[in-house]
Amino acid sequence: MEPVSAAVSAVLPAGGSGERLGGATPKQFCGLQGRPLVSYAVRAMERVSWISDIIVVVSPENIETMKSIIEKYGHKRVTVVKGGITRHRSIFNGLKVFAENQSSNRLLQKPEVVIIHDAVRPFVEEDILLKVVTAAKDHGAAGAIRPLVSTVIASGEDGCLDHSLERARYRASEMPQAFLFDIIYQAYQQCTDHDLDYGTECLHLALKYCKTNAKLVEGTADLWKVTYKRDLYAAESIIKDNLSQQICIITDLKEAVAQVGFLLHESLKSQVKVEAISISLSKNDSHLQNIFSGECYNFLCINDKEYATEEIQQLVDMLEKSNIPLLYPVVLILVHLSISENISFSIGLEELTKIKKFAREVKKKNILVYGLLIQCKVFLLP
Ligand SMILES: Nc1ccn([C@@H]2O[C@H](COP(=O)(O)OP(=O)(O)OP(=O)(O)O)[C@@H](O)[C@H]2O)c(=O)n1
Ligand SMILES: O=C(CO)[C@H](O)[C@H](O)COP(=O)(O)O
Repeated sequence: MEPVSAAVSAVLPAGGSGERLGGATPKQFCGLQGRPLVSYAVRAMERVSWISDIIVVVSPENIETMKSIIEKYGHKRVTVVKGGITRHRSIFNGLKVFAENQSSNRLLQKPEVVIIHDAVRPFVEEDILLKVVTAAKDHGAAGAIRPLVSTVIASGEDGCLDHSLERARYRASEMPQAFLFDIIYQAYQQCTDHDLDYGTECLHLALKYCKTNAKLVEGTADLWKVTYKRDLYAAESIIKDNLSQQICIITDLKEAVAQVGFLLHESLKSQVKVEAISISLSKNDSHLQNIFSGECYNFLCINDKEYATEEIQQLVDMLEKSNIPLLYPVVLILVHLSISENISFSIGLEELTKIKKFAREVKKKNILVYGLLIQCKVFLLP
């Protein structure tokens, strides 16, 4: 992926009440696998190293809730801003923190390009963000689009069909969108109250007020917006599916063991998202902490140590300290390699019994421990 050559920040409108979804909690604060929806969208932005500031715009009564979410999930580079009564007004408030001194927020460094992304679209990937940002740099504005699912029709005053649009010629406008900051900010400054109260499309504002024809970028199917209750269920199953498709292979620093981890990584990487790390579990490794907070729930821990329970205990301790919600079972597979010449397994029966007992204990915490003993000969690669 080509690096981004502009200063980029993001505004995430999250100030709505979620009327169409219903319920007392606005949808952006509904929990999916124990984590609020907005936190997934923030995390998606935060993972992208070239995005500087992330502005989350929330209604005044939810400012404290948002701040506690930031604290709980350790979000970085996030500023919380007070929203308005419509989405456009909220976005405008978000943009103002880069351009106007405000009493409640300090002025942030104005970016060249600003991304606007609904906080209720949790599955945005770096690839599409890069595409819209690059296109915005070239064209002034850009937005993700998707093919229409249904045909758009217009009804007349009598409630009968007036006309219908040729579906293949139209697209659904989704998010993320990106703009040269000056273009979208100037557009918002010129908006009428009618635009701010009834408008739904930022790309349209750039066209109407700055004569900027946005570049339209084909997006992926998972950019859709959580709008109705069924969307929450769909988002939750996508999250579960993603979790089951991720695995972290942990080996100790011994060359022979690390090499098994490397080979396993090579053979699994075409099927699942896999990360292999070689670390000493007795040290509080920051890389491993990041993997935990990225919510990886499957671990394969390979070692050849005689006291394997200690290793797995250390891993469980680190996992618990990381405070990730353990609502979804964490799977820890302990692979003990017996690579000595000795035919009998180097791990003793006593140790095995300990592992079984330990597995029974942690099962109550939703952590499933499995053990695998492998007697093998490892040939080091040259
Ligand atoms: N005054 C508002 C209204 C909406 N939004 C945000 O804009 C995004 C997209 O809007 P939408 O899906 O319409 O959210 P709601 O307005 O909450 O939903 P509804 O229209 O069903 O009430 C959401 O992240 C929402 O929180 C906002 O920041 N400020
Ligand atoms: O569709 C859009 C494209 O600009 C916006 O992303 C936005 O989600 C519309 O929100 P709403 O449904 O509240 O009007």
